[in-house]
Amino acid sequence: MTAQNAQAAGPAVLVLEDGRTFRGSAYGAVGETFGEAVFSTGMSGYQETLTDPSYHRQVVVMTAPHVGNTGVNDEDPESSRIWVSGYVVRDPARRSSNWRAQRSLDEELVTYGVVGISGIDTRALTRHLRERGAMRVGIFSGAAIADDATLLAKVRNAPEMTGADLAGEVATKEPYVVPAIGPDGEAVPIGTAKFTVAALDLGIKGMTPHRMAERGIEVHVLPANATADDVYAVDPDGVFFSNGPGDPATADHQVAVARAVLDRGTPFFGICFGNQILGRALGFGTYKLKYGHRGINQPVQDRTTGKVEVTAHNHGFAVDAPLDKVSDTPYGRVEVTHVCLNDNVVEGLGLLDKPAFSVQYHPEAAAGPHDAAYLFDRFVELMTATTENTATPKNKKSETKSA
Ligand SMILES: NC(=O)CC[C@H](N)C(=O)O
Repeated sequence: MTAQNAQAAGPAVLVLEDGRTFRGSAYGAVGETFGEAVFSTGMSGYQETLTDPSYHRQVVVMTAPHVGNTGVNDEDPESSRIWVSGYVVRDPARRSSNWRAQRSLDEELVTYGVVGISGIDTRALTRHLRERGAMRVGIFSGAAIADDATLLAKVRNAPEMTGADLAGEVATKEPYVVPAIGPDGEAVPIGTAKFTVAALDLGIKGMTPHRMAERGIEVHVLPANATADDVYAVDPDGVFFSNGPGDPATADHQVAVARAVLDRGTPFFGICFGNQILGRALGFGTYKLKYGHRGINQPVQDRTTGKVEVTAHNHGFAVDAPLDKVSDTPYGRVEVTHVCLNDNVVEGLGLLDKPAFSVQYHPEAAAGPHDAAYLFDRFVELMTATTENTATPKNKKSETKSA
């Protein structure tokens, strides 16, 4: 993929694996790219979408017609780079207009070599994906444009999302620590925070450790291939599994780690991919949704309180658990705590006999909405209760250690 600027935009072609073709203008980098075509209904927050590692190997179609108005800054990214493999926008802003803007979105896509297309009927494309389901897609511009049959053959040769094991491709290779944040916004010295959490990075977004840090948690972020021994080496009060790209059916290693955590009764919290892994650890299956949930305006009901939240989603798979009854599992009773009100998809799991829960959506919500931030408080409550109920709470353990 070449990274020339597409300002003097030539033509571009988007080809779906079922043969439907859209012709528009090159946007971002010029060249060719492949991925799973998915649509996001977020009206804002495109920078956070582009840099969410869960979008690795996906070509994101924005249903909002006008994108790029606020440009790009160095404060909003959720990771160190853009992860989407392609970007589809109806009507990109010709210039950015915002006091925080440092660069234009078009330039940023060029910098990261992300091939895009603009000027196509994104509503027709979204309706097609809703009817037929998410599918493979290619975007071609510049020298990559060829006859339709050649392009279609290339798209049909690209890897599928079902069966894709991708967390290891996006996660940190080395562990790192995010210190807790004190009441005045200062970093709390490492080793002195009230709680320590081991967070398995499967494609973690920057806002997630931040949401924990601001609640007084020191977060030890570990690579996707971390073992249960690595997790317990940080002496955690709680274990967290992040969001991430790919098919949860491939995450056997992380399912085994989650089971080890459940066996020991350490408080567990999972988000998105983490929810799917908890589901699998409990014995439920996962399945591919027809076109998934992506956007920052999805209604979810917390069945434990009856409250409805407007939430941020980005998932193409879901947990297959019964909505209408408490399930008996090898780890005790489990209930579906959250459900999507659009389609009754499982959006959260809670164990009744162990300190573990998870949600399928994004309570760290960057970009917002922030309705679901209470789930980080629930994790803190779970760690507080577990620490108080244990004969050797963490502070006593360290006294023993230093004695
Ligand atoms: N954001 C996520 O963690 C997504 C999880 C999984 N890759 C899915 O598409 O369902």
